[in-house]
Amino acid sequence: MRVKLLNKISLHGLKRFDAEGYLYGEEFEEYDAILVRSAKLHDMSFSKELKCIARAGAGVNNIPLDRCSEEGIVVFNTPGANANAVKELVIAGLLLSARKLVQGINWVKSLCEEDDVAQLVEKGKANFVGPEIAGKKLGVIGLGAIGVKVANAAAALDMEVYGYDPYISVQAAWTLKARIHHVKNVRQIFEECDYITLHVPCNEHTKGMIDAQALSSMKENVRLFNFARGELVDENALIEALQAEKLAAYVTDFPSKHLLTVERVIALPHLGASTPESEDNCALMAADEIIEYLQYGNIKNSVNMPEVQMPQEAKYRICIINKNIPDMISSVAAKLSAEGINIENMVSKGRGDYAYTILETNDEISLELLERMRQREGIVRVRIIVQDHV
Ligand SMILES: NC(=O)c1ccc[n+]([C@@H]2O[C@H](COP(=O)([O-])OP(=O)(O)OC[C@H]3O[C@@H](n4cnc5c(N)ncnc54)[C@H](O)[C@@H]3O)[C@@H](O)[C@H]2O)c1
Ligand SMILES: O=C(O)[C@H](O)COP(=O)(O)O
Repeated sequence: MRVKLLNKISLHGLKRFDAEGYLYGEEFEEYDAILVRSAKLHDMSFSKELKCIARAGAGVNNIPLDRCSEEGIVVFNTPGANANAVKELVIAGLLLSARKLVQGINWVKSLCEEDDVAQLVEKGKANFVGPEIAGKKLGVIGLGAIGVKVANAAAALDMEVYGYDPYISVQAAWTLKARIHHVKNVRQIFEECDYITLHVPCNEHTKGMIDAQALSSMKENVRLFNFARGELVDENALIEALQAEKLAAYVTDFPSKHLLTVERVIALPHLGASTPESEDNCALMAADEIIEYLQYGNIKNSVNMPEVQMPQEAKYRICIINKNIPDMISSVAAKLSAEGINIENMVSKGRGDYAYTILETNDEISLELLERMRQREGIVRVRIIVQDHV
């Protein structure tokens, strides 16, 4: 199996690919899997053999999900694997922007030609007074892996935290500290919070969610944090709000040319997940997802296909991606039984427009039969996995 790497991936994860079964590298023309971080895949034409893409990270807006589903390519991400790294950077961002640390540091550096630095510092420090974050209201939009950690950490720093997430998972809700206020309408965050931080995925529903209207409904002197994706914020409206001094700061991990010259912008070079710990976590999880799918057909942490896992207990495993419509499984089963093939185990699940089925048998399956299955309308992909040791 060949795994094409599209970004620098931690060696910890790459070591999971045993040399007998796998090759990995950047150069392959033909490959079975892609391992990627933020490289954009929308314009890339894929190898015919491509079976899965693992995003070593959270955001999958760099991957053409619809095209992947249509072509039967399973896309994975690594939920929560970099959440702590982002949380720590957001906390740093809160302090950076509140206490005017960037301006203060730059000013002190500008004194390098002066002899009486200690005296100048005491005289000049009044220009860099900034508020404490304790007691201030923080609004967290999106309470997933990162949002929950940010909310809990800010509460531990004595901020009054408001969280908004209409789709919050049970797991996230359990993890959230009891003192976090649950907000039902995001407007409450816009209208009441002094600090607002975004932790939602970038998709057709969230793009531009911070627009002119949202910005105008915010309090004066709000500090806005965007460690999720640049496109969540309407840049023109943002720049207007900054120039009108409506916002005290915009701290972002996603700089753009236009933002760099705007005052009160603190821009970082997409450092959220750039810690050795999170790079290792993401690479390990992504490599394991690829191996589990290529070797056993099991799907864990996919963003476009259902979760389907079953221990292999028969020699042949047929893995089928099909449209989530009637008569798919029955027609496959009929084709197998017509050839006298007995199904030992089976699991099937649907998710949206697609479904995934694993069938196991100990009876030999001809290539011709597999080809006939592939021809059936609604069947997107059929793969057979043979385990001699079962
Ligand atoms: N700066 C970085 O390096 C970095 C690192 C990791 C993730 N990210 C970005 O942060 C995003 C969130 O990451 P995560 O790991 O917390 O993902 P996650 O999937 O665990 O959490 C996302 C949360 O957003 C919620 N949500 C979706 N639409 C919403 C809406 N309209 N309003 C409110 N909540 C909504 C979901 O219910 C979910 O709970 C990623 O999609 C990615 O774009 C950036
Ligand atoms: O969505 C993510 O996980 C982050 O944006 C991290 O991106 P990176 O892996 O390119 O640092």
